Amino acid sequence: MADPKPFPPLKNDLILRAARGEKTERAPVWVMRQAGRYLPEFREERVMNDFFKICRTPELATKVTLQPIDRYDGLLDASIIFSDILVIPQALGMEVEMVPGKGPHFPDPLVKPEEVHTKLKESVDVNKELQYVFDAITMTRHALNGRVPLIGFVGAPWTLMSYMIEGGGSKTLSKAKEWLYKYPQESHELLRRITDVCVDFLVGQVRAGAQMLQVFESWGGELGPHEFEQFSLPYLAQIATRVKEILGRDESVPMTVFAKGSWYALDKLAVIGYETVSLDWTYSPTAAKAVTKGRVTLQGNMDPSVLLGGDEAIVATATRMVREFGSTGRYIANLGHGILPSVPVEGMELFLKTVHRVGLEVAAEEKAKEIKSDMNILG
Ligand SMILES: Cc1c2[nH]c(c1CCC(=O)O)Cc1[nH]c(c(CCC(=O)O)c1C)Cc1[nH]c(c(CCC(=O)O)c1C)Cc1[nH]c(c(C)c1CCC(=O)O)C2
Repeated sequence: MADPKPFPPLKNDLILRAARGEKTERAPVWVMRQAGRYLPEFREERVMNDFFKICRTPELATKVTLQPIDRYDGLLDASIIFSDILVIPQALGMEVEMVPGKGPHFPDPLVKPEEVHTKLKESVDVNKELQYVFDAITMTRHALNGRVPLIGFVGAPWTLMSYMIEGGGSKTLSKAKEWLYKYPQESHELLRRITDVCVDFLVGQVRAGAQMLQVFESWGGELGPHEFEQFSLPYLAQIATRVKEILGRDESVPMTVFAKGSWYALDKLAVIGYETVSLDWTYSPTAAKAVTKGRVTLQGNMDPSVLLGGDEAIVATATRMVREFGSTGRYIANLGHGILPSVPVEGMELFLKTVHRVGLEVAAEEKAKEIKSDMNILG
């Protein structure tokens, strides 16, 4: 059960308005993986606690979610719940460890197609398996005290399937791809099962207090256009449609899809039910705007490595990004992928401050232009 106490009123709704296509007084900004290893206060917490213990303990997840919000006070326009995309494979019955310095490891990954039936639970009760995430969301929403909206998330089916078969990170995803070609039927069965959990999990996150949702197809770009249309896009579409159907108009929240590397699919990603499409740094903002034609809000897309490149590079690149996207509507500033653990905290701060400054400048210029054209019409 969600906490029955009403949530504090929201003081900054910039990101929700930008996602809905309304004009904003500046471009909102947040950063993927903003709570995590580049923050000394997070590293301190990790010395004491295992990664998944933090995820499973609402007090700790709340504390870590708030770390970047407190450190960059007033500079971030959204928070994202501290968790991981791999909590879904865990809910399906798989063991996942987070190995420090290495990343996720599945001691017993899916090897044979029949293991979809033998190794995974037939159905998952998210209220039982993932209640700890819902509790963390409710607690965090209260602790945020309305400062910024709280984003919930899931990993997309293809990305999760890849982890479940590869057993961890992989350069080629050759085992997961072998499944797609050799066992297409079982692959679809697996993708369907994951999709069902994604839908229930996202609905539960909204009911627990999430005010926006993001779906991470981090390994989308490993597929070619044909395979993406078969094995990723239909499930991404189903997730948006089904989540909104269940929540209905009154309860629905804006949804973002991030299919990293799937530039060839941008036109399609703009019409499958998401308000926002998140872009990696290989897109030019101008080209992305030309393809999406204002049908969705765009989010992104600075290369995270720029934050390692020193002050001059950060200011120049962030300025160019905000100017090219334009900032008074349909734009949410972010990086093109998660922030890297080696980023200095000052680099992140300079990025956020630059986005604020340039966002306000662009908004003022656009306003002045509007007034001028109104006067021309009148005059
Ligand atoms: C692919 C993926 C994963 N997890 C996630 C993705 C999709 C986004 C992306 O593509 O970057 C999503 C994720 N993971 C984490 C969050 C928390 C919230 C936030 O963004 O601030 C989110 C949104 C925490 C985390 N997830 C992880 C950490 C570091 C773990 C540690 O402390 O050892 C954190 C803070 C571990 C993790 N989790 C995963 C990997 C590959 C790794 C290891 C490498 C890495 O750290 O980037 C899987």
